[in-house]
Amino acid sequence: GSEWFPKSIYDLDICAKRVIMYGAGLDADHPGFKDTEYRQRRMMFAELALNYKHGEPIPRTEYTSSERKTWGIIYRKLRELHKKHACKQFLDNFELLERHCGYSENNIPQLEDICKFLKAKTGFRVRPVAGYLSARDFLAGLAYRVFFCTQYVRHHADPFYTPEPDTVHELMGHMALFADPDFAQFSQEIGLASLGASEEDLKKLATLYFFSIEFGLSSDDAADSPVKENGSNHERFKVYGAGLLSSAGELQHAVEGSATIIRFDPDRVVEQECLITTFQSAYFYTRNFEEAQQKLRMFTNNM
Ligand SMILES: Cc1ccccc1-c1ccccc1CNc1cnc(-c2ccc(C[C@H](N)C(=O)O)cc2)cn1
Ligand SMILES: [Fe+3]
Repeated sequence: GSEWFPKSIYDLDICAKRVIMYGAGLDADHPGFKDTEYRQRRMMFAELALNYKHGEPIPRTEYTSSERKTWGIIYRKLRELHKKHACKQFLDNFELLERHCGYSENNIPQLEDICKFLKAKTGFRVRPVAGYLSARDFLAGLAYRVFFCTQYVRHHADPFYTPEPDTVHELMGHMALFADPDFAQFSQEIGLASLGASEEDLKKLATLYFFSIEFGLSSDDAADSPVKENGSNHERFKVYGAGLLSSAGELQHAVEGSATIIRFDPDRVVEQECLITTFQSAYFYTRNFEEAQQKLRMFTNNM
């Protein structure tokens, strides 16, 4: 249709202001709902994000001892699981983040430092966002190799799964792979295909994004161990999806349980419903990023 889309990277300032769910999870059943201190903290982060303009350094934030405690608990648990289940590109780049961007269990890294690191590696940038954007605005960022990142920390009530993205999800789940050239290319091509797309095509692209960048698995780099009959999935697949890599609960469900795992074929993926506040009912695996890239191009050429 005649949908507007950003014509330059500066236009992303417009997208970033169109937040559709401030406290996506801050409705009545959210643990942070009654915690006024937490709600004030969220408002402070929202303010920072809404005032940010492209080209400025990202304001550094001093996290509270409670936020750092939550981070440390999650960091220790996730790093254990990453070593067993994360794909090789993730592990290699995560080590670089620990070395160059201050990643450790005692420190919540700053978006500005990560932004400099990613720009040098793949030209990707991050910028703060106050909460959910529409799929259209969010994917438009990827077209310019820009990733919108939340800066607030999840409520300490449930560290191992939160229904809304938070900075633990962005930092522990997403950042490392944006340093990988093949993953960066795949991500940008989803974004480029979304510019000016019809609502119908946009929904398909958002679902492809969801079951790859958020919840994707890969098989090529899983040790070629013997495939056990209806054994758990963990020998056959590695994880690259950020929504799994940031949630100890869902990561174990996907690869240590008996979750349903289907081949990443775009025509099948776009039929799958995206579950926003619970574990997914199925996950998709690609052999590697090149294969996902090829299948995506075939799909978008015929959209
Ligand atoms: C439904 C929706 C609303 C607003 C913008 C886009 C969408 C939309 C449209 C089509 C497909 C998928 C979506 C939603 N996309 C997403 C993307 N990511 C998440 C999401 C990712 C990570 C986490 C945190 C994780 N569970 C953890 O505990 O670390 C929590 C939520 C949830 N939804
Ligand atoms: Fe995410």
